[in-house]
Formats: sequence, C-alpha cells, structure tokens
Amino acid sequence: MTQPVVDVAVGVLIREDGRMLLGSRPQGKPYAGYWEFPGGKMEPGETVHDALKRELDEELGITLRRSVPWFVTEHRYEHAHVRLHFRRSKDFTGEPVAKEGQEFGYFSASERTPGLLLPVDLAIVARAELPDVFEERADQTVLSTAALRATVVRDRDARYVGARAETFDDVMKARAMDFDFVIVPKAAFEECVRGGEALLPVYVEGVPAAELDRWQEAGAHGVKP
Ligand SMILES: Nc1nc2c([nH]c(=O)n2[C@H]2C[C@H](O)[C@@H](COP(=O)(O)OP(=O)(O)OP(=O)(O)O)O2)c(=O)[nH]1
Repeated sequence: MTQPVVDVAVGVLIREDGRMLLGSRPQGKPYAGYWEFPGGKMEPGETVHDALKRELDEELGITLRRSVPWFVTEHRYEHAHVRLHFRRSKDFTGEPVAKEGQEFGYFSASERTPGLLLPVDLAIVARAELPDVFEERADQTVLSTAALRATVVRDRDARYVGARAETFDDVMKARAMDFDFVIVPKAAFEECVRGGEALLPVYVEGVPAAELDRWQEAGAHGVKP
C-alpha cells in the first residue's frame, strides 16, 4: 500500500557552545520516549521555516528568528512515510520549557541522550558538527567525482565521508551511498541544490568565507574557499 508523504519541519538549533537541542518524543506518539530534533508536521501552505517556528513555540516556548535550509531526506516508518526538511539555526531566543511533558537538553554529537535517538537521526546528529567553512580533517575522507561515479566500497573508518559532485545525479549517488556531504563547484550549485533544498550537506567550492551567509540562505551547508 502506498502511503501519502507527510512533510515534517525539523530544526537543528545550535547553541553558542556548539551543542544542539534534542528532546524526547511525548507519550502517545509513535516512537514515544525516543529522542529527536525538535519539529513536527507542516500544515498546508506553511513554509518550512514557519512550520518550525510554530512547532518550537508550541512544544518548547522558543522563538525562532532565522533559520537556513540544510537538507531533505525521506524515511518510511510503519506509521508514516515522512519527508524531513531539516533547517539549522543559531538565531533563536528563550529557554526551552517542556510544554508536552517531554525531556530535552543541549548535547554535542559525542554525548549520549538519556534515551535512544530515532535511528534516522543518528547520522544527522554527527553531521550537525560539520564545520561551516570546509577544512581538511584527519577523521574525514573525500572521494573524487570519478571515484563517486565508479563502484566504490566506501571507507567507513572515517567519521565523515564526502565526495566531489558535479551534477544532481552525482548528489543522488552520494546520498544513495549514505555519504555525509558533497562539495560542488559554484557553477553546478543550482543543479545540485534544487529549489534551495539539498539531499545532503553541500559545500560550495571557490567561495570566500565572507559570503557564507548568502550561500547558506540558498541551501548550502557551507563554503570551501
Ligand atoms: N520532530 C521530529 N520528527 C522526526 C525526526 N526524525 C524523524 O524521523 N521524525 C519523524 C517522526 C514522525 O513520524 C514525524 C514527525 O511527526 P510528529 O508526530 O512528531 O509531529 P507533530 O508534533 O506535528 O504531531 P501531531 O501530534 O501533530 O500529529 O517525523 C526528528 O528529528 N524530529
């Protein structure tokens, strides 16, 4: 049976110390007690930002000021087929208050939440710590576009695996292989990030760090100077 796709707005809210806001799912919902990023189902006609702003206010009493698109991913649960529209923000106010009896807290990717994370969110929590301005790191592997197009066995020893991508198909392939990010040339950015939503975090190459905000508004994770 085909289920209708349910659009969900999800927020990665990052505090000044780099920790992200996570909370437990309230009783009575599917996967009650599992931990997740704050968010919820979008209402008809709402933008992702507006839906997230509403959910954060309703669930936690937080005021979301600015958020930028991050990436979109789909998952089929027994209860629903969801399309998760992730946005990131460092611009929000208010101390969270559990309005629906949830637990919550700020965590780094290496810290354990008191309850299990939704399995879908595990890799996403780690990606939330990717830097906004690309840097070479010891715990990261970056494959060439040629390697991406060949059939490769991915190196899972690294914490992050990324690849250079030039077309939307390359990005699809990187997503299918469960890569953490892609690096795309400036000229191919629009083809790779369709309608301002990427399939996974995207660094746009050859861009000064000073232009970070503009590219993030357009759907990039960050820039690679
Ligand atoms: N909020 C949120 N939902 C997530 C995450 N990861 C993930 O797979 N989901 C799924 C779980 C749910 O099937 C769906 C969100 O729906 P929900 O039931 O929590 O939304 P809601 O608060 O609008 O619910 P409702 O009571 O109005 O029906 O998205 C995540 O990190 N945060």
